[in-house]
Amino acid sequence: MGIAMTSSAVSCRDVGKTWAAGSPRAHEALRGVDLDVAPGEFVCLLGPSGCGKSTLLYLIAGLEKLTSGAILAHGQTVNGPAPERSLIFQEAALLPWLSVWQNVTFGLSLHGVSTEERRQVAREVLARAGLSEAFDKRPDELSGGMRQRVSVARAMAMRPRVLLMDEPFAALDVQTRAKMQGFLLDVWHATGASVMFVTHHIDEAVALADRVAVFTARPGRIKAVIDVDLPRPRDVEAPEAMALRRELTGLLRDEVDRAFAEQEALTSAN
Ligand SMILES: Nc1ncnc2c1ncn2[C@@H]1O[C@H](COP(=O)(O)OP(=O)(O)OP(=O)(O)O)[C@@H](O)[C@H]1O
Repeated sequence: MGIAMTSSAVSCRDVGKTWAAGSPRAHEALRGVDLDVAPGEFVCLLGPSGCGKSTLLYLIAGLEKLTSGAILAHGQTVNGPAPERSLIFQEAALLPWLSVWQNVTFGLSLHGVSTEERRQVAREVLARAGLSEAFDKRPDELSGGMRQRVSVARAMAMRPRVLLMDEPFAALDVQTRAKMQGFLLDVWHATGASVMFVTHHIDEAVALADRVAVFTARPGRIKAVIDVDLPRPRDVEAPEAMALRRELTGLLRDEVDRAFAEQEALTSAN
């Protein structure tokens, strides 16, 4: 006893989640998930559709309650949302009547931060996002990629220690997605935040992650956690990266087949 241990940024211990637990509509999404994310680590979550990846992010964000187990963030039990844990969705979900800088600092305004200070924070994070020109624009004047950069900038304005990203680039075209990945890696290097990033794209996981957690079909459990021991910046076409892509594809294939079979069975039963 008495030996100080460095806390994980996020620690999931035997986490289970059943939606509508105790009702006839009970639906088990996650079972016995154990996963630790170190401070400053980038972890991608990969798994078949419906295996509970988004559910896990909501639980870590504190937006939903667990059914069993525990989640700790920097050693503290998660029991609600906190600015240090920011969730970024696939759709940028900006407020259309506010300007870009007001969107970026909306969370700070809820915490009573002065207008002048908010404008200063917005200037900094928008510069990092390459969006200084958009400071006074409205969201509908921006492209999809720019809007998504604004939503990452909005998350950064809260100075989170953990960024929870739910397929944030899925709606973007291939070129914009590659640019956004570069932007995210810059932000990650500059801030030292931990990132948990849900993706369906094996290439994206290989391009970004320190480790990839592969989930089973629902109820989601961790099937394997794979180290991505490749130098950065990464070449996803390099032989080592190709080998890793093959390994991840193999791990995922069985689970995707299982998820489809279950979906088929449900459809034919109804
Ligand atoms: N609010 C909710 N109420 C009830 N069931 C839900 C709710 N949200 C998700 N589910 C169910 O929980 C399971 C896991 O969903 P979740 O969205 O976490 O999966 P996912 O792995 O993120 O899927 P995808 O890759 O398709 O986005 C699914 O069967 C889904 O239908």
